Amino acid sequence: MLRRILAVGYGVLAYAAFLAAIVYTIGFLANFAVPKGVDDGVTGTVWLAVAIDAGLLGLFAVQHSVMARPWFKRWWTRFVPAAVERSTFVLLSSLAVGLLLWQWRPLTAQMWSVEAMWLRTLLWTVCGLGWGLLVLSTFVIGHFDLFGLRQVLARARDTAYAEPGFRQPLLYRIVRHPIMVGFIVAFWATPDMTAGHLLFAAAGTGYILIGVRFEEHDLRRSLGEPYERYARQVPGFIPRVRAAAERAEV
Ligand SMILES: C[S@@+](CC[C@H](N)C(=O)[O-])C[C@H]1O[C@@H](n2cnc3c(N)ncnc32)[C@H](O)[C@@H]1O
Repeated sequence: MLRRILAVGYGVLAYAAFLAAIVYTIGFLANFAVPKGVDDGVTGTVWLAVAIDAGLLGLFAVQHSVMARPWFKRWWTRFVPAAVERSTFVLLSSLAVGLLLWQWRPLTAQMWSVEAMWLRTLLWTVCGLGWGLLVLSTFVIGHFDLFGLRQVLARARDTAYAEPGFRQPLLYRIVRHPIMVGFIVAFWATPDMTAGHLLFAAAGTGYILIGVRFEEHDLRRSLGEPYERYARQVPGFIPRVRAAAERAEV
């Protein structure tokens, strides 16, 4: 009984860490309503800042990619109970993001700055839509599975946890990676782009483009032909306008 309560508490803690990390990241990139935005923090030489920021981004990328691989999951569930495996991944990913946000060094050279109010408003709106698409897509695909809560609740109820499995709900009939599209849009849509924000956006986009190749490699291995067919029919990131409209009607 105690183990079950601890598992649920741990799952909720990991989920809270994720919520804190994502909400802070939104404020961080917008330089809004957070104590330290992407353009704040200790200043020093440019190259030291680039090296530290690249190291922080790289640390997150390695942690997130390695821990998401099936072979790693098989190995470490020999030590970590399967019910809290996902929560542990979520917690460690959130801590890696937290470290990045905390230790991030600003690079304040201005890359672009939009003055026209209508364009500023448009860019902030697009940015908000990117974050919105990301959150919506997690619910479409299985928010509480993605962040480990259903796994710990199944453990608490002493029932077997069944993964939701591969699905093609609405957004996933338009592009294969709507969550990642949301991230990319939110990273780039800003009226004021500094060198530091640009580094974050470029590295984040590069990481996503590489990360989805690993994800799709695993999906191809586990699903085979159905995933091949899906990948032929549905584009990865950029919707085909007519095909998207037709599929949305299916
Ligand atoms: C963070 S989600 C990102 C999903 C997708 N790449 C996106 O950008 O929306 C990663 C997890 O989603 C799973 N996944 C990806 N496409 C899926 C689909 N169509 N149905 C169910 N799970 C999917 C992957 O196996 C992986 O465990």
